[in-house]
This record gives sequence, structure tokens and C-alpha cells, in this order.
Amino acid sequence: MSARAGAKHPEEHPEDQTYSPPPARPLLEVSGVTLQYKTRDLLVTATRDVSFEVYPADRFVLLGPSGCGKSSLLKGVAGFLKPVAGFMRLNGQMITGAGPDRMMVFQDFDQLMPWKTVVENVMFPILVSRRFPRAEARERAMASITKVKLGKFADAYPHMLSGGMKQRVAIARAMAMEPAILLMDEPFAALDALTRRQMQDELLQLWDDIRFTVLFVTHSIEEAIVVGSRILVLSPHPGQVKAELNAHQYGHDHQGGSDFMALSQKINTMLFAEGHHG
Ligand SMILES: Nc1ncnc2c1ncn2[C@@H]1O[C@H](COP(=O)(O)OP(=O)(O)OP(=O)(O)O)[C@@H](O)[C@H]1O
Repeated sequence: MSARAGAKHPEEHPEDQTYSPPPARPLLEVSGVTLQYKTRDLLVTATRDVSFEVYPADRFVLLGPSGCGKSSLLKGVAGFLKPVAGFMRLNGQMITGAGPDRMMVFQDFDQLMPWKTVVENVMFPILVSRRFPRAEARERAMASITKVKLGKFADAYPHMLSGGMKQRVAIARAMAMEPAILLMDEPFAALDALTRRQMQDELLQLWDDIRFTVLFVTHSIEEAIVVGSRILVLSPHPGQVKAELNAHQYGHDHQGGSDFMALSQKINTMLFAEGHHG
């Protein structure tokens, strides 16, 4: 397995001769973001003053207990939730609404349209968004389906696939749009442990192949360390940044190793030391 350095940051690799500085501008800037939900008689603050920057090819993980606002941050980046304070910029442009440059993959198995085949599901956003010419839709969809190793199932319907396969189709559908950033909201949480591990490895393999940028939400410390190159640790409700950590050197091969365990313990202490309400 090749080293998954992701975008390197100056403070991490002072001795690394191959180091190339990150681009002057991050791909995604989240600055002082406070997100709230207003219901008729309730005001819920989901995150408070959250800031982070995601560089191209980062596998950036938002980690924190249930209710700390991880999904809300993803919704904000996706353009579905407007900050009440702070701002979010993608490629220097303020995020003001949804767009095909940000594709979301969810955890549930029913995100595919059951009446459409695998390839039709993957083609759908291409056709609707007009991001690419219609004539290219099938070819682009097939290329993406092949990348997630489902070429043989292109004409199958979702009910004929396992949970893990459906999830791969959802990833293929998002990747076919060539988004600037892939948004993944606990994408593997509903899978059994073995499939989940397999999917994490496949995601990393895919990343090795095409170096996309991903913003990944999880509440699993192990998953954050395995999947992430950088981890933003959030406090319980309302979510505030506790720390930003590097994890680019770890994969499943390192699980159980002393460094991996030490990082896991460090995060565990950060998350639970001051009381946990999740
Ligand atoms: N549509 C909504 N209306 C009102 N409050 C909401 C809404 N969605 C989320 N919240 C509240 O905002 C806070 C953050 O929720 P969010 O789903 O972002 O957290 P999370 O960290 O993703 O949690 P989980 O890991 O359980 O999915 C919670 O207190 C939640 O109850």
C-alpha cells in the first residue's frame, strides 16, 4: 500500500525533501461558522465558531460524539444550511447554495432509486445537472462504476445488491460528477464490521488511484484514524473545535500498533475527559 500523505502541511514535514507547500488557497475554508436550527419554539445551536481548512487531496474527517453538529457542518458545506455567523468558501467562492461541485454520500442503503439500474442511477445526476454533455453520461457512469469494481452489475437493480455494493454505487454516482469535494456522512455506519472495513480499504484504494478530496463524518475514532489524513475533533453539543490532528500515516495495517493506539487513546481522552453527553 502506498503512503497516503494527502496534502502535506508545513509544520508536519520540516525534514521532508519531497515536501511541496500546499496551494496558497485552501480548497475549502470554513471560518468561524455557527450553525443553528430555529423551530417554532426552540433555537438549537449545532456548532459554534468552527474553523478549518481542507486542501486538495485531503481526507478530512469531522469526528465527535452524536449531536456535536458533524452532519450540520456537512449540510453547511453542501449548501443546505446557512451559517448564522462565519462563512464557508469553496475555491474562493462563498457557498450560498447546493452545487454539483459538492456531492454527498449518505449512510443509508436506500439512497439509490430502486426502479433504475446501477448505471441509470449513476447517470442520473450527470443528466439532471448538465455538468457534462448528455452524450457522455453513460460512458462517464460506466468508468466510475468500473472504478468501484461493479462493472458486471451495471444493469442490475439496487435490490439485487448487498449493502456494501449499494454503497459503492452511491460512491460511484458521486465520483462520476467529478466533484471538487466529496462529502460523506457516516457512509459505512450501517454496514457490518467486515464490510465496513472492506469499504474503508476500498475508499483508500480509490483515493490512491484518483486523489480526490473528501470531507468525511464519523463518530468512530478508529475509522477516523484509518480513513483520515487529518482529523478535526469536535466537542459535544454545540460542536466546537477541540483539536486538529494528523493521521495520514495510518491504515488498517497499523491498527493495534503502538502509535495507532496512542493516537486513539489521545482522541478518546479529548472526547470524553470533560464529560460526554452523546
Ligand atoms: N432539522 C433539525 N432541526 C432542529 N434541530 C436539529 C436538526 N438537525 C439537527 N438538529 C440538532 O442539531 C444538533 C447537531 O445535530 P447533527 O445531526 O449535526 O449532529 P451529529 O454530530 O451529526 O450527530 P449524529 O452523529 O448523531 O448524526 C443536535 O442537537 C440536533 O438535535
